[in-house]
Amino acid sequence: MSDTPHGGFPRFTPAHPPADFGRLVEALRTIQDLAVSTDLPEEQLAAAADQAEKLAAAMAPYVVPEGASPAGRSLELPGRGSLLLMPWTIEKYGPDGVQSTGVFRRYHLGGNAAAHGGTLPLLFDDLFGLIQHGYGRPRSRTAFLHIDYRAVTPLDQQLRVSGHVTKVEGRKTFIEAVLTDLDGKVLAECNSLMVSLLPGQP
Ligand SMILES: CCCCCCCCCCCCCCCC(=O)SCCNC(=O)CCNC(=O)[C@H](O)C(C)(C)COP(=O)(O)OP(=O)(O)OC[C@H]1O[C@@H](n2cnc3c(N)ncnc32)[C@H](O)[C@@H]1OP(=O)(O)O
Repeated sequence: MSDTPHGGFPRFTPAHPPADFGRLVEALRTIQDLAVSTDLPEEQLAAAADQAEKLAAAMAPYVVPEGASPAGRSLELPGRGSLLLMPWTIEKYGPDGVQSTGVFRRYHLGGNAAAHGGTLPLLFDDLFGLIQHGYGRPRSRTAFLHIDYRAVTPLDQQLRVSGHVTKVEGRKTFIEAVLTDLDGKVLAECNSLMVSLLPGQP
């Protein structure tokens, strides 16, 4: 299923699911927020667990292989419709770089109203995948990702991340990005090396 001579990466094509898919993903994101922010009374707990188990059982027969679910391929949806990804929206995409905006939600809480430090690498790593793709590089994997946490990243506040390729050397693509609030205050900076895959490399 390789689409280039560069590695054994699967071919992903954009998905355009019905609007109910976006509703489902957003409802599940809200449930994730609530699952980490509520303290349900015992009866509510049992009812919620019953409903969650019923929903899982209803969805389970429809599992498909990687690349066949709309999750991760729905470019019109926040986080491309993937629950794993940060629910952010792409503002700019191209060879000059990628920029997106969004919020860290209650689900992403680390401590004392700040985003968990582990959620920032997720944001940056996915952005870097898009950046190298937008630059026209072959399929590549992250070799390293270095983050400088400059200020606490707030929840529930619109933020912006932007980055671009700084250098290409053979198989190596060097990328930089910065996360700011909408006033331009720097929250984190990140630089990364992505290495393009050799034929058959996973
Ligand atoms: C339809 C809608 C779609 C939406 C549109 C989305 C598009 C989206 C596109 C998908 C984009 C995918 C994005 C995937 C993002 C990950 O997959 S992140 C996953 C986490 N990363 C990994 O799992 C990688 C694991 N590591 C590896 O697989 C291997 O180590 C690597 C990175 C492939 C490199 O291994 P290798 O091929 O043996 O290469 P190696 O000879 O060691 O190194 C090559 C060069 O890089 C240098 N290098 C390698 N590692 C390092 C390091 N850590 N530090 C410094 N230098 C290094 C070497 O020194 C060498 O330099 P030179 O001697 O050439 O100057």
